[in-house]
Amino acid sequence: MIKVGVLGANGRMGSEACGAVEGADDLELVARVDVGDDREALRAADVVVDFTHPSAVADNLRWCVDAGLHVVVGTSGVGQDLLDEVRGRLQPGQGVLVVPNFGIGAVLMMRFAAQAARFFDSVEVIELHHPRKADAPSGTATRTAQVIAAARAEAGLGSGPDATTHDPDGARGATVDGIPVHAVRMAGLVAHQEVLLGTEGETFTIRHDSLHRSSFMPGVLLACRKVAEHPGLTVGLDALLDLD
Ligand SMILES: NC(=O)C1=CN([C@@H]2O[C@H](COP(=O)(O)OP(=O)(O)OC[C@H]3O[C@@H](n4cnc5c(N)ncnc54)[C@H](OP(=O)(O)O)[C@@H]3O)[C@@H](O)[C@H]2O)C=CC1
Ligand SMILES: O=C(O)C1=N[C@H](C(=O)O)C[C@H](O)C1
Repeated sequence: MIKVGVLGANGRMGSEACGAVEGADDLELVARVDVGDDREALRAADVVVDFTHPSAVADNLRWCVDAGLHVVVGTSGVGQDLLDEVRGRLQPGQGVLVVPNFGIGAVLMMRFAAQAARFFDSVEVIELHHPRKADAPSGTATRTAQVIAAARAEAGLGSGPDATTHDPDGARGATVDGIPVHAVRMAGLVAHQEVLLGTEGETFTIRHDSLHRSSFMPGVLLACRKVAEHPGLTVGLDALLDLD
């Protein structure tokens, strides 16, 4: 049995993850920790899953790494500086998985977007989420833009054509690594994203929809099962799905 602790256990994702772990024959839920609870309970775990808040994840991650625990980070907002710091703090054999999106379709969307990026002049990302989401752009949109930008740079492509010179209210959205990213917050939504690509005479749209948080659970369970087999720092589920 792999012993699992969940940080953010009372939240939307944390509670769903606790239920999924409890329903798995090979995993045991040994700690549910939320705001105000003592993290010491997590020391009983082999693997800690974090679904807290972008403002809390760095402190949690440092604590878990220093406690020698394997960590699966689902919380968004883990930037490159924190990734570099964590890599340097890891003990031999310790694994940390930082997963922007546990949905299999979302993982494939990011890969397909990276594959397609060099064939089109323009590419923009639109992420759409429930209105209780704290951060924008989403971790998934950020990661998508990063892999698209890397693929375009490798192909020698610059930014897409855009004649905009006057945009006082930021209607063209944010940019991540030079890729335009737009965030929608709307009642009724869960988690959705479109990658729009365009070139002369054609457009190509890749869309993923998480219609329920259960969509993330196979990926969460896979990460709990496999994190110990992936020592070091790993970003994304790709390596666990044999996509790399
Ligand atoms: N990787 C993926 O596939 C997915 C990632 N996410 C990400 O997961 C994160 C959580 O999302 P969601 O579940 O919707 O958010 P919620 O607000 O529903 O849940 C977060 C929970 O964590 C608690 N919390 C906040 N800070 C701490 C802390 N320091 N220690 C312990 N618990 C804490 C919150 O308590 P309180 O409410 O009192 O602040 C709350 O109970 C977000 O960053 C989101 O983007 C979401 C879906 C999928
Ligand atoms: O807050 C959410 O809901 C989600 N957060 C993650 C993100 O920021 O990308 C993953 C998914 O989009 C749902």
